Amino acid sequence: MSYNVGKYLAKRLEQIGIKDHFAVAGDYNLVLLDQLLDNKNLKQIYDCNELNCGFAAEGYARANGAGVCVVTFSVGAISGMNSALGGAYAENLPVLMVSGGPNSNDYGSGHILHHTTGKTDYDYQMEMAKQVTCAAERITQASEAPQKIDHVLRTMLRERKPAYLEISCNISAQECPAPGPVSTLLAEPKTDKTSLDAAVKKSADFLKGAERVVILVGSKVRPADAEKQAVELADKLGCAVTVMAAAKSYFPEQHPGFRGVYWGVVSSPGAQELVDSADALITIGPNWNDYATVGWRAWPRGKRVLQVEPDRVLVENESFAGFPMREFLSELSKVVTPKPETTKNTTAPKLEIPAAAPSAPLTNDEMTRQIQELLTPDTTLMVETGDSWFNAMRMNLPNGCRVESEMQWGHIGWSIPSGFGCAVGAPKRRNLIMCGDGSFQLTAQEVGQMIRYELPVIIFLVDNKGYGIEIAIHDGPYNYIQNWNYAALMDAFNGEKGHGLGLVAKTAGEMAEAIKKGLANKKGPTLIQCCIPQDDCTEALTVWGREVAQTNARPPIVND
Ligand SMILES: C/C(NCc1cnc(C)nc1N)=C(/S)[C@H](O)COP(=O)(O)OP(=O)(O)O
Repeated sequence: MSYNVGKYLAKRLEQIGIKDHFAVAGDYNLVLLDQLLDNKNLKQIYDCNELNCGFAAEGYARANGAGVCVVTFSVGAISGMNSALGGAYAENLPVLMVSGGPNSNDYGSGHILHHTTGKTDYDYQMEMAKQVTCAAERITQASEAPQKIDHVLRTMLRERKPAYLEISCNISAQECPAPGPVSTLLAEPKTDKTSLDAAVKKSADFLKGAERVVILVGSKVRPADAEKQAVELADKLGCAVTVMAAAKSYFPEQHPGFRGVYWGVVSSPGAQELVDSADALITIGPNWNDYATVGWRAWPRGKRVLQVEPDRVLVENESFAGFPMREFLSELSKVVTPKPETTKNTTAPKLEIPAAAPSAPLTNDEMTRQIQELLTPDTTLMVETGDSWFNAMRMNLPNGCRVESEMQWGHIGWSIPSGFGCAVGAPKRRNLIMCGDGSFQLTAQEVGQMIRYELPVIIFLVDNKGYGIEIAIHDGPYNYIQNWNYAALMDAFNGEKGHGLGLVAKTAGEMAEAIKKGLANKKGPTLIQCCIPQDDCTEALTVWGREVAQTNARPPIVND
């Protein structure tokens, strides 16, 4: 078969397991979209805008390993950079953004092009993309396409970071060489056995002398593809295991050693004491940012910490590199001896919220309790930035249930388009979204795409009439919003024949009724507008908000 640039890209995407890609049309990418459509193993899914398109690709990457979005030059790509590149970079997700670009003859021509800033130099987009990707290439010659496409895909998959491709609008249908074996994109770097053995020995000796061993799992265990090996180590040590908030569900919560979320003053009951009293704390893929450390107050460091990163190990002031995390954890599991001290007399946290009477006004607790009842091993729960974070942290998850959050980038509105992408990537799972009313207003229109593609996502729209987190951190008129009739939106989004369902829940009984209807609605999304009082938030949010506000208010250090 003969290949052109667009068909080469399509073949490579198919080979790395992409079945669906997301797009917003624009005259710089139409011919490219045609080439991608020609590949019958790739489905082209459309979004309402490029911000959502990028988030959909990011969500698809969460469900499927990698994601792709195709946008038009400048007006599309710059909007999509926020989600497909910045957000994916922060969250360690392999997302490829492909932007149609100016005709190859225009470079250096002095021509002013539409959709650009009006300057005759069009490099600004590539310069921006380079700041938030692990690889970025422009294709203006068909002959260079195979090398550049392979380079961005190989780097994206290896680094678990986003990549960027810009393809001139007159090049996508130009003939180019055929792709060779996909193994060239998937080959892993060779392990340095000497360094691996030294790291394992040093770590095993460090643990041998310890009494109170605790494991703390962080979000980078996912991009390191080492979740299974973390369980292996926990099984062998028999010690307590806690997770950081952004790693909720990255360790099975029904595991006998699981002891909840470590998040400083807002940890699960008992988790902070376990972590703080450990004489050997094994941190696996931590991300110690300001929110995770509650304003730098909860950041375990020092000689009692064995820090395991995706690409290195730090133990007793010695640093080892040259091997993947999963090999290190697996080899360490083979040589350590059981350390069960920290699981004695401690138990996993349990969400104890008594069921409200059906006629009782809906509360945050009752809403959380009813959502928790819905969780199954094949559930994915998208948790939007907001009090939804804290509600999810207190839920007990069945093994296999996945919580998806965006705690590093924290772009409100992420959960709707990312939840759409996740549902496209894993349609057989039960896809649920918990999203506040403030966040929802940024990306609401993507619910229309869930209707278009008949995805039975259930959206819990937390209608508390404002920006709950911001109110807890620092209140002011800027934290209040125009209160939409969210359930009624579904009628608008349905057009003539959509199956979207919009329901309002003001009492516990109405919420239970709405969930039943949502579960029965297999041909489209169900939005349940959960009406709760404005000041009804978790205690954790209030405490955490106060600490974060204090941290933000630190006075400038005055240098005399
Ligand atoms: C405004 C903002 N953050 C600032 C912000 C502003 N703009 C973007 C894109 N991302 C952000 N995180 C945040 S967390 C709101 O409390 C979200 O409100 P809502 O969705 O209603 O949830 P809660 O009521 O549970 O907080």
